Formats: sequence, C-alpha cells, structure tokens
Amino acid sequence: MFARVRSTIAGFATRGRSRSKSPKDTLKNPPLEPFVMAQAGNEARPSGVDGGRLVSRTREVADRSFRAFLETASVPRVAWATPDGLELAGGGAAAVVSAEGPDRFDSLREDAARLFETVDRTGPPAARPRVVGGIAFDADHAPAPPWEGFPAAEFFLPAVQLTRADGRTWLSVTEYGPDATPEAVEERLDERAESVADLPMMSPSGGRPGVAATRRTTTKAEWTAGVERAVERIRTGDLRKVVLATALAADLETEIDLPAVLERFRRTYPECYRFLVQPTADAGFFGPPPERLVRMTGSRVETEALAGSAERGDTHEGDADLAAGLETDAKTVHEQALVAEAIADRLAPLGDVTVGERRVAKFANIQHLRTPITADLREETHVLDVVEALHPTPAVGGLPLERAREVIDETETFDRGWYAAPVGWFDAAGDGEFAVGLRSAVAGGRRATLFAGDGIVADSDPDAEWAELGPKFRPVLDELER
Ligand SMILES: C=C(O[C@@H]1C=C(C(=O)O)C=C[C@H]1O)C(=O)O
Repeated sequence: MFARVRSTIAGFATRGRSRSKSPKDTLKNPPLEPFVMAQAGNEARPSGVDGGRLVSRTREVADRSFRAFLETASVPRVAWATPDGLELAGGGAAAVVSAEGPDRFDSLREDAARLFETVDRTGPPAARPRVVGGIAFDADHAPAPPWEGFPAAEFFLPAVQLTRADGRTWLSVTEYGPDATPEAVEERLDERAESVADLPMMSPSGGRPGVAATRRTTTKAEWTAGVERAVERIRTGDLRKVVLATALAADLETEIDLPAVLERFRRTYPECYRFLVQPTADAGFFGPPPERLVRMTGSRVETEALAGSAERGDTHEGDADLAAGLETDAKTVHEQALVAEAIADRLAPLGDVTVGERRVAKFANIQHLRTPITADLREETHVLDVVEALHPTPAVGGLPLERAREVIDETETFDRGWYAAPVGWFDAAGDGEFAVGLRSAVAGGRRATLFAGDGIVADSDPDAEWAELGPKFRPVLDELER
C-alpha cells in the first residue's frame, strides 16, 4: 500500500531542508514568464499538507485571454471549463494532493480535509479555492511513458488563478502553509494583478503543430481478435459489456502549444468540458470530453449515462436519420441501458435516485444516447465518495466490472493512464465536478498520444467498432493536423 507515502501533503514546512531551498521560496513569487524546466517536477512545488492555513485573496479584473494567462503561468498548469460557462485557469501550486494504490480515495479525502481545515478567503463563490486534477483509470497506475509525471491521483491548488463566470473575471492568489498570511497574499495579488493587466484581452489561437507520422498501438488484426474474444466471453455468459480502447501515437512537426489547443476547443467544443492537467513542463493531459461523471452541489448529485455513438450528418435530414438510428438500434439501446442501470445501482446506497428520459445528445462531430441521472444524498458525502462509487462506469469499463477489467488488461496493448478516468475539481465543502477524460490525449513537445474506445456487447462487429474509433480521435487530431 503506497497511499500514505506520497499522499502526505507536507505543506511548505519541508522538514530537514534549508529554508532557502524550500518549495515555498520558489513559489513565493512564481514567475509570470513562460514556464521553465527548472519549474517542473517536485522540486519546485510543495509536496504535501500537514497543517497550515489556506489563505486566498481574490479581486475582480478586466477580462484577459486565458490562453495568454496559461502561456505565462508556471507548471503545474490546469484549466477547466464547463458547458454552462465556468472557466478556470491556474498556474503554480499552493499545495499538491496526490495518492497511489488501492486506498487512493481515502488518502485523498484525508488530505483534502487537512488542506481545507482553515480557509481564509475573499471573493465570490465562483472563485473559491478548488483543487483541480484527476485520477488514473487504475488504482495501481505507475507513471511510465507517455504518462511520466502523472501519478495514480493528483490535484493542484493553483497558486494563481483566473476565473471566468457570469460574464465576470477574477484573479486569485492562494498560499498554503504554516506561515501563510493575508498580508503576504494581498501583496502577491497586487503584483499579479499588474502582470495580468499587461496580458492581451484576446490572443490569436495560434497554429496547429502539424502531424509528421501516426502509429496505432493496436493493429486492425489485434483489434478484431480482441473484439471477437470479448464477444465470445459475452456470449458464453460471464461478461455483459466491456469497453475496449486503442491509442494513437503522433509525432508532431513542431512543438504543441497546449494553451492554444484549449483556446481552440473553447470555440469548437463549447458544449463539452475542456480541461488541461499539466503536472510538469514535459506533458499535459487535455481534451474536450462530452461526458459528465458527476456534479455535486450540497446533497444533490447530477450524472448521466452516455453511450452509443453515431456520426453527425451533413444535412439536417441525414443527421436526424443517424439520430433515429441510434434510438432504434437494439444493440445501442441495450449497451446504453446497461450503463444507466449500473449508475443508478451504484448511487442507490448513497441516496434517492431519479433516472431521467433518454435523449440523443449532439456534439460537434458525434452523437450519443444520454440519460440524465440525479440523486439526493441521504448523508453528508464528499464528491470523491461519489467518484469512487461511479468510476469506472460501464460507459468506459464494463459489466460486471471485475470481469471487464480482466478483459481490458488481457486485451489492451497500451497504458490507459488518466484516459477514461475522472478529471475535475473539488472544494472545501466536498462539492465538485468531474468529467470522464475522453476525447483526450497526453502530449508535450513533439509527441502526442490520443485515446479512443468503444463499448463491446454480444452483437458487436469488429469492423463497425473499429470505424467508431475514428470520430473519437477527431477532436484532438483536428487540433494537431495542419
Ligand atoms: C470510450 C469512449 O467513449 C465512450 C463510449 C461510447 C460508445 O461505446 O459508444 C460512447 C461514449 C463514451 O461513453 C471514448 O470516447 O474513448
């Protein structure tokens, strides 16, 4: 069990280290220059919370380009945007909460409780302190290429953050530690406000890096064999559904500019989440996923069963035909119903569940079947409890979960890392919102690895399922290709 080791967020008071080299000094005035390699990795950021005060100061500012802000922010960098208009961009870390192993959720909750024990803040609820990050698909995930720098779970409390909501923009500066004082944080906020005022209001979204070469990690023959084996298992009875995924490695012609990619997603996928989690200068995980895992506000949980895919039509009629096909295709309806049922079952122990009406949800290049599901929780619950109960839903794992995991492990030829896993934020109240990390990639420098998967049920056809992967790579691939 590794959870304890990495998850004890030891705050800034790094015992046994000389003051001048402590992370606090490095972070006291995080530079607003483009991030530099020396800022990357654990050296330049606090690695724990073991007591201290969280002090956060916020002021309203004139709106600024989030791309420009992110370009100048130091790593770790995070960005989070929702279809209903909340946008966050953060640079540097006032604190890092991370965990590994089977107890990673317990460990995160304990550290979160410590981190948020004493909060001294100003500003509107939209700009309240939140930690932003994600969790790997598997609890035993260990960082290896292309996932260097991504532990099994990691969340950052941004040192400097821009928040946009309801047509207003706020700048926040946050410190965590035994020595954090309102005066020092105010002072830093003054400095930051000046640098942010110098940023442009809009910045052109920049060029795409260009793709020199791509490689599928799974050949068509391997895919076909994998799907056939899964279908066989489903027909012989110990498995009902499994989601099999593939990865696409791309060599880029020039270095990828992650803030520019996010800025373009803002225009191309406004109806999706848009996120970036970039622990180090080397690589970031990002994408515009359509799927909500959970939104929790007080005792209310909102989630959804999203599954079954069709492309968008070129004409209104063609599009409607494709949607009608989704709604009447027995295989797709069954596949999506399994997801809705399992989500409702997993929420039932936590509260009173309401399953809404199934509809077709349309996104820029794809449509899915979606059933909204809500729950009113009976007891005080942290959003991480709900994440733990739901992840992985059968939209990205399978049913029964343990069988599906075995099949995924036996079949997939790449490391899912943070793909298809929870990505989002939580706050001092235990509220939060998480998307499922789909339509996503991990990328840095001239390398990108994209991910896409499909739900396999008894009558799945390997060729049709292979074809369904294409549109799921598109959102990111379109931002890489010139
Ligand atoms: C697994 C992915 O998507 C999931 C699988 C779907 C399907 O099987 O049709 C549809 C939506 C998502 O729940 C992905 O985008 O990689």
